[in-house]
Amino acid sequence: MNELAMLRKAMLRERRDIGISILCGFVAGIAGIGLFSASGYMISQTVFAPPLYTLIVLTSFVKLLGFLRAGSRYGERLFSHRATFSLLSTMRSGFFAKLIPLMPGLLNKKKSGELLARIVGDVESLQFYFLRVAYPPVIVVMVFLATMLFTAVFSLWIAALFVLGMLITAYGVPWLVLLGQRGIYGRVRRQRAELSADVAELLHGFRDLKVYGRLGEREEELRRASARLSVEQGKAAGRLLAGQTLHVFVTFLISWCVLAAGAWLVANGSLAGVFLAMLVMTAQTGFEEAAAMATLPAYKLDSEYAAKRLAETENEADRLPPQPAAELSVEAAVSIKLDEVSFRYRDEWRPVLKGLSLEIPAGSRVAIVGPSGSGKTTVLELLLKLRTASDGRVLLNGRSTLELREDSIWQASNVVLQHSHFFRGTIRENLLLQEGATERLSDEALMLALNKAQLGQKSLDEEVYEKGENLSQGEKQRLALARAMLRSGRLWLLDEPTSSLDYVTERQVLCELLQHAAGDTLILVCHRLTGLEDMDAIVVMEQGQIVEQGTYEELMRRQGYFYELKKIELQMIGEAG
Ligand SMILES: Nc1ncnc2c1ncn2[C@@H]1O[C@H](COP(=O)(O)OP(=O)(O)OP(=O)(O)O)[C@@H](O)[C@H]1O
Repeated sequence: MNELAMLRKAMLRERRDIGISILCGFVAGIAGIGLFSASGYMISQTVFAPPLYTLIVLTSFVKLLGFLRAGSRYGERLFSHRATFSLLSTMRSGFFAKLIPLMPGLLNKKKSGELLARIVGDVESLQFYFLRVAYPPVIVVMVFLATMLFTAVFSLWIAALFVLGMLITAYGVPWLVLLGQRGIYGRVRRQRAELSADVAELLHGFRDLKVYGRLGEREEELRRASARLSVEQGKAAGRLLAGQTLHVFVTFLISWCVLAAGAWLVANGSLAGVFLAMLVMTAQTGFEEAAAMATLPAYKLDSEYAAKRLAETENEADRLPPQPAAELSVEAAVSIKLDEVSFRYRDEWRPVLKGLSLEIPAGSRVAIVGPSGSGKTTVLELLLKLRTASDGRVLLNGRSTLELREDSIWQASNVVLQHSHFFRGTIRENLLLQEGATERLSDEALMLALNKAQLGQKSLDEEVYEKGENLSQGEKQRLALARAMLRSGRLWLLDEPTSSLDYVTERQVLCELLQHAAGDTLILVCHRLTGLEDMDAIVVMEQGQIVEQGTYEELMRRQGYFYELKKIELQMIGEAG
């Protein structure tokens, strides 16, 4: 199965540990069988009152086998688990590395909780591929061949019984388990993903659900999803148990057959009676070694299913084209040109941007305004190469973004998106998010940025909760602006960075920001029209198109769309006043 190729490749890398664990497993298996067989032989020998030294040798041999079995079993567990954990870590980091560049496309389609369940649950399931699928048959075959050769020395009939027993335990029992198992693991996995998605959604939307009185209903849904999962998990565990029970039954049946056949062979003189107990013990312990075969198909199905879903997750994401070599310079301000750009979201019929053309010279400050949903954020996403235009060209410093490495664009940009993320930690840690910032930025520099963002009252050691829960919306926006001001890019892309601030603070922050970004190219997406007199140009968008552009004075003089918007805003401020 192709999906398991990554796992097999990782297993090759762990071949040393895998080799040692197979060797230890074989020695432990043989030592176990030897231990019980020698005990059986010793008990039979005592009937004939052998010389004391024979008993001493036999007891010492049994003890030695006991030590050997314990030691090699320890070695087997140690090396096989070490290999498994290395495999798991290789798989997890390999999967993450593949997933991270595909994340924006993927999060559009998957609920984050479901994605988390896949990443944790499915990758974890793959650890069983080595421990319970790939590894046991090797040990079982090796131990079985050795045991069969050993018994063949005493009786071909008994060796034939061993072959029959092995065929039943290696094929018959697993096949029966598999019959009942089909579908159960898929359902367990699906229901676990559903439950995780519901839990994540409940946690994210806890407050809204509470306020809208829907919390109880959601909790009830969660309880039902959890109960459904428990039922399926119970069924899966029951099947595994049934398989193991069946295996034990077959083991006893074969041992009884060996006893019966051995007794008959002893009666007709083809086998010395002293070996009978030994052969029965060999059968008993030999088949115990094959117990892992009963659960193998279930784990195999599970691993294959997990690998398939992981591969699907990767395939479902938008594939990114290979990265070009050209880089956007961080040294100089950036010029921007949108040339007849159209954009449509995947699976949407309606274009969000329609033949948009816009030129922004290096070092100028431009505001993009317009009603909600007119495509302002989409323009910023195209400039950041987070999305690719369906038609037309997006040029930075005269080069198409398609020819530029995306990480060089991000490096050269100081970005504040509508919803910035804050990590649990301190204000300092959240400011020092960028690479190499800890070495480059002193506490004084951080405080200066906080002051410019009108957050001077905050201390750098102040705690920030997960997602900035203990910060107001306005504080979050100012912290995001301070974080952007600590970067050294020459292109500023700001998406409504001050929408939650009061007019006075907004004015102060924007004033500081424009001073800080003097000489850089700056694009400010905003709804409020105050303070736009300082901008070099204002672009007015509506329904994915530019309906007006010019300086503040030009647009006011023209008395067009912007003028009407401004009039409405002034009226509203007046009324509010
Ligand atoms: N991931 C998406 N998939 C499909 N459609 C989307 C997606 N994101 C945005 N849209 C649609 O694209 C259009 C433009 O969205 P965009 O966020 O660019 O508007 P905007 O002008 O920035 O709005 P606002 O001022 O409310 O932030 C909207 O109609 C929106 O519904």
